[in-house]
Amino acid sequence: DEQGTVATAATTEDTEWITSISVGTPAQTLPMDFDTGSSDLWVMGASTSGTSGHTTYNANTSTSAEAMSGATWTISYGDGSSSSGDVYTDVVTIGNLTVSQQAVEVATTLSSEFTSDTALSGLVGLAMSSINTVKPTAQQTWFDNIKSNLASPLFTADLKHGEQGSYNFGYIDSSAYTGSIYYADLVTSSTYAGFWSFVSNGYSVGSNTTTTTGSTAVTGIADTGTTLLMLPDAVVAAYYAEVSSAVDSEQEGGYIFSCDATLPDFTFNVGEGSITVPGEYLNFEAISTGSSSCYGGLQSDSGIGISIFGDVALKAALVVFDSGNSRLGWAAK
Ligand SMILES: O[C@H]1CN[C@@H](c2nc(-c3ccc(C(F)(F)F)cc3)no2)C1
Repeated sequence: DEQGTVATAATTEDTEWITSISVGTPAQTLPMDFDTGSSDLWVMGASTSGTSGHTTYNANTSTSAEAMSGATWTISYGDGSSSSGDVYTDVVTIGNLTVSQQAVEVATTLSSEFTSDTALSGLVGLAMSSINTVKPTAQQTWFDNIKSNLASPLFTADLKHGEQGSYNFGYIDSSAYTGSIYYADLVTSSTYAGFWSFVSNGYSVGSNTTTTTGSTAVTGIADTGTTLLMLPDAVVAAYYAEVSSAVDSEQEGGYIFSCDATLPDFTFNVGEGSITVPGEYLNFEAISTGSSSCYGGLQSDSGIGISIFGDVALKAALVVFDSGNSRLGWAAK
């Protein structure tokens, strides 16, 4: 039974936690964005246009690379970015854990968001293999391939506010959290199948008593690749009702408020317990450099179709992605 830890470095504005992986023989080290909201492991190819300034993967110099003939992939993300290309299998090591024949999707087309983000070479998808985009045959995620070698078929994400976080595979680090881990079963209905999805049946703003959402319970996904916390309008309006300077700005595309506002904490229920996101995490950033108006870390999910517990919420907890028991665990830290 193996287990592994990989350190992940946070960008300055908590928008991405980049983690290096090794691909090929000899190893090619690539800085990657771990995304629990998608299921494709893809890398920028050495001969792909728009990759200047990026570290890229060259299948031709890897003695263990094998082309997967006829296989192609194409993916788009919540922010409208996209990539597509062809597929190889190669050795992929994350931490000290190696999958010998991992589907490595090589991008031959990249949208501008990716060509301009020179911090990363691709994504490691950690959602369910059922939503992998490779055709004609969907491929397994790295986690699904390594799972049987792990002491426990789970991984944890420990993202932090403005500092390095970590992903652990195969075990839960008992020193990484306080109190209990609260679990919620994965939601398997069609909209949510394929994601790390759960139901939260209540929330509270600041020290207010909990609003049990009852029939309007929030069903959302734990998505390390989404920066903000995206929840239903009613919840978001209730939160910003407690922030006197807050307005829902058409121009900025969401709630903004005075940067010197003291923001209330936001607490959401998980199973028998709850997680509190400190108010400080809910001030995302100034709407532009030097502005005294700041953009909220909590925004409406209208237009997305599902609620998303992104990094703003995830960094308030140790999150357990428990494949073996089809559940998601959240613990304070
Ligand atoms: O689709 C949902 C699945 N998880 C969310 C996600 N989004 C990205 C992403 C990363 C980097 C970039 C870029 F580098 F800026 F282009 C863009 C999007 N990674 O996970 C959204």
